[in-house]
Amino acid sequence: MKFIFVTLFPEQIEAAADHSMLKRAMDTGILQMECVNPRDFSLNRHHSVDDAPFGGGVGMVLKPEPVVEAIRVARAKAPGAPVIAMSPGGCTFKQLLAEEWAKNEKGLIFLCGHYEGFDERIYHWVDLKISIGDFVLTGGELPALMIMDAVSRFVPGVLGKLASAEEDSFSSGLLEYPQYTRPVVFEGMEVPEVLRSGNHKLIARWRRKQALKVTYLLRPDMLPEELDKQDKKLLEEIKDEV
Ligand SMILES: c1cc(-c2cnc[nH]2)ccn1
Repeated sequence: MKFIFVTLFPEQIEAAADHSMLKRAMDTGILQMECVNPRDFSLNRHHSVDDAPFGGGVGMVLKPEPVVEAIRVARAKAPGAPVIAMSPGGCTFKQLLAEEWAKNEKGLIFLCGHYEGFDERIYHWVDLKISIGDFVLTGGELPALMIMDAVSRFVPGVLGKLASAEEDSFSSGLLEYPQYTRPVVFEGMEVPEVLRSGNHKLIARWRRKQALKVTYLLRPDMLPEELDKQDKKLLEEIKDEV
């Protein structure tokens, strides 16, 4: 899967992708990543890409010419890939989008802004605005990298054989059940007996109940509208226990 970043700070993007599973996936060719820098398409000898806002106000605005030219170059590198602008005013990114976008064989183009944002006319070349939350950052690179990370986990071969993004909490629609590993006792805290019982049916029931419990307590909005018979029973038990 190909990711193209339109960014004024390619070094930030390259450094972030130079670690762990993303690096291995890049080295094996499962993932490809490329940066296009609008500064390379600036129209003046100062290589400026921003200018003062019409109508006055603080800060600078990204000029349309160098950004749109960079988008055109990015589109040529990934024909048919959607152009996704990172913006606090965009649609909120969710796990379902990560799973969906991982199927996109044409790749993804991330538009990363800075300063006070983009000249509005740039959005004529943008397919979607995406936010990772209700806050403003110094730029769009970190959100784009987070989205690349979340999407990459669904690309076959990235996670390796022992893990599956489909098993993730948000993919199951609930928050994650608690995880434990050795030692059995740590600082007086013992791993739940059921997890050492070898009874896979009981373990699965315990994990589902824990996922329902943590979701019920922390993110009740994520609970399914319709619960099956087992989940209804588990939720009743949880309500009696809390
Ligand atoms: C996506 C982008 C941004 C952002 C882009 N530039 C400043 N903040 C914030 C949240 N989600």
